[in-house]
Amino acid sequence: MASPIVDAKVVITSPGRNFVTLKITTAEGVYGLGDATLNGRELAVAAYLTEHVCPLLIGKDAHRIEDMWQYLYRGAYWRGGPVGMTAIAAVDVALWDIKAKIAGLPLYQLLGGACRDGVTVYGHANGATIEETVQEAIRYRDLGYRAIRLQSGVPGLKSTYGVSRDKMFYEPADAALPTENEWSTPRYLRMVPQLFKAARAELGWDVELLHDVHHRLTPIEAGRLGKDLEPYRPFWLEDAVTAEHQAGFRTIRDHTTTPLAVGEIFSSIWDCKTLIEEGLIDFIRATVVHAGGLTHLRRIAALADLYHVKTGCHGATDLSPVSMAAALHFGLSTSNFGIQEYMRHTPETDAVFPHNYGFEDGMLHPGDAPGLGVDLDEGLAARHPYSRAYLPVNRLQDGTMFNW
Ligand SMILES: O=C(O)[C@@H](O)[C@@H](O)[C@H](O)[C@H](O)CO
Ligand SMILES: [Mg+2]
Repeated sequence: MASPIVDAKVVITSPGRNFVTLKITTAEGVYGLGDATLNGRELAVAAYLTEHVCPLLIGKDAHRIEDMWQYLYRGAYWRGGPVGMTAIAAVDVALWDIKAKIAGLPLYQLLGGACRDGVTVYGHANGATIEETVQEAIRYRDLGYRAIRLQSGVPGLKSTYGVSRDKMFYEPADAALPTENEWSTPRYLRMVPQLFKAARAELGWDVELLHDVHHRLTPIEAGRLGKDLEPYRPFWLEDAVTAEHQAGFRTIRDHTTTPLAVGEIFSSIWDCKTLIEEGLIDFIRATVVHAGGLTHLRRIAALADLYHVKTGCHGATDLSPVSMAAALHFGLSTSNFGIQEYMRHTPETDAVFPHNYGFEDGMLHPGDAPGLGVDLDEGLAARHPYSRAYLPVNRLQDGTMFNW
């Protein structure tokens, strides 16, 4: 039954944006893929894998997924963190891909089978103004999305998070050196309630509306915004504050019933244990690629389930189609699934990562091919050389360094 690993390699490709992919191959020639992309710090994970992980995989049994996870997590000594946990995630997902391929089953069948017919997703409507954003939201509704994230420009600011030139494909890592954004919390706090009021007036109540604060408020400011948005019933307010101070969410909870989502930058269950156990959040956004893979993400979902917290996994374009496929198998088979983010990849990216999932009636489904249902065209990948790109940085209008 053993399937010894005979090869493990890192493929770095940049079809419009950088992706790092781990490919593990067994003695019988079965291979699995794992996404290892950490936006803006891609080569750190590539080196961690190439220099410190891949040599350990050769000869190991690909079926021993849990043992491999523990070996790489405990064996590192310097456990946790975004680079190490992204590397472990890539190994984990690749091994699940292999196991499902050998079993001849779509991965979700190995994770307990389907809990639902499809994975409900949310799309991203953005615009330079409230009016433009609302028109984009109408377009997304007409495309069939049942949930739409609203991100608008802020009057008086030359730039902000989530507003892109390209309406369909948002990629924030947009330059060889960090783009400088500017920020004003007072201007922002005045804009968001107007955005939601306008969106509800045009879209009504049959579509879920979400918003990403992107780590920029204090707890009391988040309480203020949550309260101001209550009349418009947001599906969630995401990353309202930076989440190192988990107890800070108690203040937000004291002031608003607006649902809270957090966790796309979390690396492990330890980053969200207090938030979940104290009921300080409603959705956990930890992802397959950055939180230790499917093996660890299932533990986070199981803990969350005990405390009425649902999943709401991150799904931006810097998570490759390999991650999206894994997230869909996870979302299909997880009882306390909430919603899945879905930022479409460009046709250039989709060509490098051919996959089975497709959008229909507001949902995605991973398909029923054995394994993840995604592949890597290495020939095409080689035609897109890596090019360093940074996420933006953000400063207050007086020049003070702030959170992007
Ligand atoms: O919720 C989201 O999709 C955002 O927070 C992301 O676009 C995030 O900015 C990027 O993934 C960072 O690489
Ligand atoms: Mg976000």
